[in-house]
Order: sequence, then C-alpha cells, then structure tokens
Amino acid sequence: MRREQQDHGERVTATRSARADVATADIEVRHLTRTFGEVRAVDDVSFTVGAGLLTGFVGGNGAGKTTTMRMVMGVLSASGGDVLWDGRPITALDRRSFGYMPEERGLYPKQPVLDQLVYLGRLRGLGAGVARQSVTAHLERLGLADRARDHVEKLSLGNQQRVQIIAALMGRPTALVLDEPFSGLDPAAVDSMADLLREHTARGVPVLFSSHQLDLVERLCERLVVLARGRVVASGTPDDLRSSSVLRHRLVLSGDAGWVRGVTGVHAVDVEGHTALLEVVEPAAEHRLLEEALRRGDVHEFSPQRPSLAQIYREVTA
Ligand SMILES: Nc1ncnc2c1ncn2[C@@H]1O[C@H](COP(=O)(O)OP(=O)(O)OP(=O)(O)O)[C@@H](O)[C@H]1O
Repeated sequence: MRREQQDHGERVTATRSARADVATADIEVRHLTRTFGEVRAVDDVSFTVGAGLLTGFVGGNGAGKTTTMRMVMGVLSASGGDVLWDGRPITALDRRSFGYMPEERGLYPKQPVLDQLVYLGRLRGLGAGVARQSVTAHLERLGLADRARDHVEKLSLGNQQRVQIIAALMGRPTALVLDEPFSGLDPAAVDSMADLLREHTARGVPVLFSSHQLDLVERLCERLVVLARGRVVASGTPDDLRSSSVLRHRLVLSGDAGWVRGVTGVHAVDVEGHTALLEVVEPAAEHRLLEEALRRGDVHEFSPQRPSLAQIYREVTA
C-alpha cells in the first residue's frame, strides 16, 4: 500500500477492449476537491477505478464518499480537479451509459416495479424491448419476478433496494458507481448482487461502490480506496494494504503469557491466559520474544496473523 498516493503502479491503462460487447476504460479521479462553505468535504482526492476491477470505497460517516461519487457522476460540480474517462475529460454522454445508484433512493412509490424500471431504462437510452428484457431477467435473478406488477411502496425496504439495484445495473452499463448498494440486503441478496457485479467486471466494466461493511469489501474487492476526512489515506489491492500493516503474531504457551507485556519491541494487543496477540513494532523483536518463550517452557503456537481489513482500516484512519 502506498498511503496518500495514487495507485499508479497498479493502474490498468485505459483501453478499448478487444471484447466486442463493451468499450471498457478506467475512471480516473484527479485532485477532486469540493467545499461547502468552510467545510472541505473532498480534499484533493485522486484514485483510479480500473477497467474490470471491483473497487471498494470505504470511510467513516462524513468522510466524503457520497460527495466524490456525485462529482464522478456530474450531479454535483467540483470545486477543483477532474474526472477522466478513457483518459480524457468525462462528458455527459459518457455518464449516460453509466449505472449509478445514488445515496438518495429515487423510486416512485406508487408505480409498479416493472413499469418503473422499464421507464428508467428508457431514460438511460435503452430501447423499450431491451429495457423490458433486461429488467425481467434482473427481477428473476434477484427473486422479484412475482413482484413485477406490485407498486414499489408495497415492497419491503430490502426489496426496494433490490429494485434500485436493477435500475443501476440494467442494460449494459459501461461503468458502475454505486453508493452503498449492499446496505439493507439479506445474505442471499448480497450474494446475487456480488455475482451480478462480477459479471459486469468480467465484461471489463469499472465498478466503484461504497460500503461500511468491511468484511464484505474484504471478500469482494480487487482494489480499495480508503477515505478519511475528505482525503485518500490508503489505496491499492487488499494485499498492498496488508503488507504495510503492522504484523501481528499469535503466541500460545503452556504457561501464563502475562510476561510478554514486558518484552521490548513488542506491543501486547491482547493477553488472555496462555494466549497472546502481539504486534511487532521493532525489527526482529519477534525472535527475542520466541527465544524468551522457549526458555520459559513449551510454545504450542507462534504464527503470524493475516491482518483483517477492519484492523487496517483502524490503522489508516486513526
Ligand atoms: N450539500 C451539502 N451541503 C453542506 N455540506 C455537505 C453537503 N453534502 C455533504 N456535505 C458535508 O460533506 C462531508 C462529506 O459528506 P459525504 O456525504 O460525502 O460523506 P460520506 O463519506 O458519504 O458519509 P456517509 O458514510 O455518512 O454517507 C460531510 O461533512 C457533510 O456534512
């Protein structure tokens, strides 16, 4: 991971895909800034959503994710910076072929699900037949086929969310920008949604989605962008982020592990009975620790722990 850097090394160059069905490209966010009065909601934010890459956008409440996504979609003007598509400034026409799920869910409560989705598809420039076909297939995939004629307001919140997802994914979007698409979904819908997103990335579509569900982001994403207080504090592949995280070890002894608290160069995160979770904060301190452990008795386990995204997130946003 390169904190506060753009992931140039990882960048997938904007390309016209050899795949016939979709022209793929990167979305590049360059030095985007947005102020609201005195508040710098987005402050010099740069990252790339590579073609065919599922990119998770994470950050606490008020970090600036929605504001950034709105600027990418052109529904909010930027105070500074640029959004590029296929290496050049993005246009309204480019965005017309993007699938966008805004934070404010905009469904008409009193319209039937199918009619409404077909209408939204027409607004996106789909032909009536194509829109109907795509909507019907998606309703089937997301388990809503039998609700097609119901008014939206009759659906549970989770099912309304599924309808909102279909509105963003129908047709063949060239890019996807999704604000909290997984919120409120049950595990089955999360899996269907993840499968759908993978089908789009397999076509070469860049996908940016925000989420507070770090376990989900960790499971799904090929790239991550972490925002805190309007700035990018980390970006790259999950392994990039892991490799710069503080390494933790789990130590299991035959005797009490309380003594590890006194070892220099090691921070005891958690000690309980025979077991300790430790962070190595000085190079090679783990060797000293292990030698001491062996001197004191049997060592049942001494293993490096793969840091979770939640741990990394806490470190980079602290
Ligand atoms: N229209 C607006 N007017 C004034 N301030 C705004 C406006 N929109 C956003 N902000 C402020 O910009 C900052 C970033 O908000 P934003 O909604 O982009 O964060 P977020 O990361 O999406 O948060 P959350 O996870 O809570 O949705 C916040 O301080 C917010 O109050």
